[in-house]
Amino acid sequence: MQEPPKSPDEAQKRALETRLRAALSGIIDPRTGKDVLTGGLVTGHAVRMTDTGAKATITLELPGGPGQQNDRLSAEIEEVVRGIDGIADVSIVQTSHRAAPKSPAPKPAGGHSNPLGLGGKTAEEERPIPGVKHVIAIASGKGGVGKSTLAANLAAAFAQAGFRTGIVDADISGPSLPVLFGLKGRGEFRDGKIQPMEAHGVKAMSIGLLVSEEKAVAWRGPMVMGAVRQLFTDVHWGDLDILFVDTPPGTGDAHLTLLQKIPVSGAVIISTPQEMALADVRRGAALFTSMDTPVLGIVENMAWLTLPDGSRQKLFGEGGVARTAEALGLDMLATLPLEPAIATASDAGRPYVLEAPHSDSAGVIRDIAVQIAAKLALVPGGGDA
Ligand SMILES: Nc1ncnc2c1ncn2[C@@H]1O[C@H](COP(=O)(O)OP(=O)(O)OP(=O)(O)O)[C@@H](O)[C@H]1O
Repeated sequence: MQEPPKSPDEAQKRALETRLRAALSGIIDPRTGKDVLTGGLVTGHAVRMTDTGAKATITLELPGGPGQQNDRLSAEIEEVVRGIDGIADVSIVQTSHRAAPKSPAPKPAGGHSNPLGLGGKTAEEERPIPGVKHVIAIASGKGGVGKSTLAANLAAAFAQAGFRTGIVDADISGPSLPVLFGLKGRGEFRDGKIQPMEAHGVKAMSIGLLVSEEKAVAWRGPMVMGAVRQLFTDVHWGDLDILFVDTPPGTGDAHLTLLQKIPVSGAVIISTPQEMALADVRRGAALFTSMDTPVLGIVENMAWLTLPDGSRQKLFGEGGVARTAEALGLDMLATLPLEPAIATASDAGRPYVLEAPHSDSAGVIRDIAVQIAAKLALVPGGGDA
């Protein structure tokens, strides 16, 4: 059962969320005859109370990407939400890259707020992660562009530099931290809390260590949101300077939960230079901006492959990430090459910054870490600059 609201703002927010859901469930996708909530086109929805009024953010996953029918539906959703009494502003964020769930979601065993079946408190009961100074989301619009690799390497670089560091793998549909960090076994539960594992001086927890992939893949909406929240609130993180979050690709429920329930200090977006990936960078940046989360910068990955003769082959085009960063007014933090040794180190459970600390790429990753620490005014050893 839901707890009583703690303030008039909270009560108004809940009332608006109920109105928002009701409005969305009245919008029918003519292709399926289902409403946009039941049909899964709306992958996330949230209401935030701001100084200028209530703001609704809706994430949509429209089949087949841009097209007349999708544009019409998106415009209709925006218009309907804009018309809700009490909503002052609306942001619509579209994505088209999330894989469809393989089977219908099972009924949650312990209620949506506790899909991991833990005894911990709910997020609303207290500050979500006491002791953690900064949560940094590593995000990408498109899958397979190196988000998890960057998150793991940045975490290792921060720990190596003397920061108390953690990493959460919140990619419900394809957790990769267990492999990247060489984590074995399952999460250990003590007093209703999960103990994080530790590797390379980093506290680590992955949804992949708590539930089977088949189970997690079948989850939708509220189950995903509950599980993501629990990775923060029900894990015994202790005192940390920085906690990296490897987010799922795209812009869906997991991102909205993260941004709504957890105090995220900033996001780093990673992309390859491909046009397709860049379109998703713009959507990702739009989502973070709409939720008032600063984007600390963009990292370009797999920019070139060094050939045996020393020349550089630009596999996915050139300059696109820098142009996108400039157009969005965001900092370009670094460019990394496609380097087979990075993949080999990852597969062996060793972040490349530790495996080949003197390589150019390790230097580039450490430099990204320095830039992030500077932006957060963090200094090693628990102090602030
Ligand atoms: N700079 C790089 N050079 C070589 N291989 C890389 C590089 N960056 C990432 N890879 C490899 O590319 C693959 C995808 O990387 P990764 O899993 O980090 O991407 P992702 O964006 O997190 O993907 P997902 O969407 O599945 O979460 C992995 O096999 C990884 O080892």
